Amino acid sequence: MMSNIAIRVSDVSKKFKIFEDKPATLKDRIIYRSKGVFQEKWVLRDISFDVPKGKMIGLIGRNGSGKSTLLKILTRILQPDTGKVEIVGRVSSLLELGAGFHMDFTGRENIYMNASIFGLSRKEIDGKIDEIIRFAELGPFIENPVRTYSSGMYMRLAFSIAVHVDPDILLIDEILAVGDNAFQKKCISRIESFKSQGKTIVFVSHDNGVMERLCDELYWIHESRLVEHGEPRKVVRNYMDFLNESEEKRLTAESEIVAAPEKHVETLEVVEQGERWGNKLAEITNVKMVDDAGEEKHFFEKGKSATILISYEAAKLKIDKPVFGIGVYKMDGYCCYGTNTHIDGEKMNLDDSGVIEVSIEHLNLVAGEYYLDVACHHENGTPYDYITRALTFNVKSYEEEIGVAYLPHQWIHKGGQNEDE
Ligand SMILES: Nc1ncnc2c1ncn2[C@@H]1O[C@H](COP(=O)(O)OP(=O)(O)OP(=O)(O)O)[C@@H](O)[C@H]1O
Repeated sequence: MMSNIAIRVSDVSKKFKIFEDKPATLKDRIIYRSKGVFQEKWVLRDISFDVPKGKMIGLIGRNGSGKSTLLKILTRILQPDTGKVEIVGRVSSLLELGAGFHMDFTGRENIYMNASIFGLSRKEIDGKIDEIIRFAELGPFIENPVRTYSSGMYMRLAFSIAVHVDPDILLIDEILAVGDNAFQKKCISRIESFKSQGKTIVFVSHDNGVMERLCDELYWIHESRLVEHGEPRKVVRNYMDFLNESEEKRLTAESEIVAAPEKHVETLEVVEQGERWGNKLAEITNVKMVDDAGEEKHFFEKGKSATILISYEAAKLKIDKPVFGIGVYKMDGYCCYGTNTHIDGEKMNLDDSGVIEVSIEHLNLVAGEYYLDVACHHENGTPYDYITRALTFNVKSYEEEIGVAYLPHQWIHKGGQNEDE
């Protein structure tokens, strides 16, 4: 292996045996006893790559794509079925939460045990233990058995040990899923300082923003194979586009409008049917969202245009003062925006059937999943037809803003002004 390479993965494949359900009856047990009923599932196929010394690479991919299995192969917890892994340097890893801890030992005892596995002598650990405890922010709890720790405390101790054993190579799996924000920031800044010391890092995280910012190169694993690698921004974009496309297909399949209440019954009684209610004098027959090309979509880019199309049928002679409304909600039910034709000063005259268009020039919502309520009702509020969660849509954005709405803005720095002038 060339001297500038820290990790070489050559044609690695790994399969697991998936055992079918245990027999439920004695008869099943006798029949299945000697058969060992299982299927083989390939979790990694033909994976090859080199990690140069001093580089940080990231593994991205959907749940179950094989990232953790690859990290376990790098740490030698698992052996590949084919191919090989070569590593130059001392490896420290942070994989499953607390793997390697002894539950009945105190935090302090676990530090000695764990750090010695990484090859540190007792004297070396004596010299580092105060700093390990300080970094883990465990205070007096360090004298308690780790089985009493919260997952955050556990994680802090594991991370602190992993970064204090002076490894050449650090393998980290999804540390950002546990622990509070402050500790996550501390972990990230520690990883950054590791990087600047020329250490080699392999990192797995579902936080694409962090991956993009920290890693020199990203590897995207999909269904056990390496499908793309390269410059982080490019790989993250392609991965996100892929996820959005898959989600678009899922949402399209789910977007059948809820069954309409029975049509034009001669009554003004409001009938409630699950997520839909109204007196049926006007009926919403279809709801969809289209992009600026008129194509039906469930994914929209932040700030781009979107149009909501509400098709209706109405017993127009019986309809009085109709109002159409929309409400956009976050998936947790938080209302982001709602309006109707009455609020907007639009007077509606319905036909027997027609389509109402709500044209939104800039869909200024931050990235996330939203649902849409649509309604047709009398100006006094009596519902003709109200459908909650008529459809679900996503807003995608390559930026990492938080909150609900995008407020168009710019930053201006007016520095260098002398108060004496
Ligand atoms: N010991 C095992 N026995 C059988 N199947 C396993 C075993 N370990 C993992 N798997 C399966 O292998 C596949 C890959 O799992 P892996 O944990 O590597 O994925 P991942 O990309 O890390 O997912 P996540 O992002 O959810 O952590 C999954 O389908 C998982 O169920």
